Amino acid sequence: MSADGAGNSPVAMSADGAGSSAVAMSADGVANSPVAMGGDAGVADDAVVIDVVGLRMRYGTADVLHDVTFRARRGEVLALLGPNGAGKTTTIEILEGFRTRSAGHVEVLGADPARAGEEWRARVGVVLQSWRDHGKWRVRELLAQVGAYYHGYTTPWDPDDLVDVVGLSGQANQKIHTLSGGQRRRLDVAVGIVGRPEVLFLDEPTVGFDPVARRDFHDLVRGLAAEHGTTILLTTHDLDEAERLAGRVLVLDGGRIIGDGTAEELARRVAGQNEVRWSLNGDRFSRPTDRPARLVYELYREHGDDLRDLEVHRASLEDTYLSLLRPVDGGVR
Ligand SMILES: Nc1ncnc2c1ncn2[C@@H]1O[C@H](COP(=O)(O)OP(=O)(O)OP(=O)(O)O)[C@@H](O)[C@H]1O
Repeated sequence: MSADGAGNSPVAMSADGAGSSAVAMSADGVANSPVAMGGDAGVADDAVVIDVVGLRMRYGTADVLHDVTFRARRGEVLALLGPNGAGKTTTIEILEGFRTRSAGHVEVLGADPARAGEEWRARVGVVLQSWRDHGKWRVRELLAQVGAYYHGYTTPWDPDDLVDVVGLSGQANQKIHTLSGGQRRRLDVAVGIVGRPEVLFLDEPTVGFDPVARRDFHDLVRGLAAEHGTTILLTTHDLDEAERLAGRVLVLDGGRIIGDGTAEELARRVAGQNEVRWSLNGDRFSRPTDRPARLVYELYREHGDDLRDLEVHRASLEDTYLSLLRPVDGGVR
């Protein structure tokens, strides 16, 4: 969407995400915020907030989404993974109501995003991949202005609390064009959550973040989900981030969902069993097992302190992801 959306409707936008920043983002402000999130009202604890069934998208003659089906409940954090061109942004834009689908059923907060009105939009937060406008505005000013559009719909964040939450209090009076890439990305996140959305869509939110900012952002996302019941759907190419943040992972490839579950469920299904590795009298051994604790116990009983370099290896999300995407029989999936 155009950045003008900031001025015209209670919808968030985003920045370029390049560069880095050394300013830490304080997540505490989210959990400690004196004002309740909009999400606390009205939506039952286990309610289905995102419901997608048989979603299809065609650009011209190219089908880019085929029968995409998934659900997200209140307070869930879902990571949408997949290679370049898999259809992640297309999916998220359809859920945001910015793109019209070709077919299928899509409901977000009980409404069809393609037809939903301003009241619905005020309950949905969006952080897109790039936004470069409003450079002459100051950070606090922009947040106050965008927040003002939510009055009458939700209770927006106080701009001073919000700059604190996203670690921009030192830049609150700085013009936006003078921010570093990472700081602009924090501002994107601030704009995305200023209306205390019940659902938050984040398209590659931490590109350009330094490690401290990334960790603080993860705390912020966890706080939003756990303390305020915000449902969060994020796309990322950072598998470590997905593993840390997401209760559930969806893997999209060529417009099809090829994996849906917790990182652990997918690892068990795709990458197989855990593996125990050890060395004994200078020789290395490894054995796959479903019950690593039992195997370790038996090895120790048998070999005692001769057992060396003992490791239990569980497939990482990266192992799982790469197995899922591996071409079948050397051909195309
Ligand atoms: N407006 C458009 N018109 C035509 N084709 C498009 C359009 N937008 C996206 N596509 C195509 O749809 C497919 C899915 O694109 P999409 O941007 O959803 O992928 P993605 O998974 O978000 O990729 P990335 O990880 O690179 O951001 C790609 O093949 C892309 O070229």
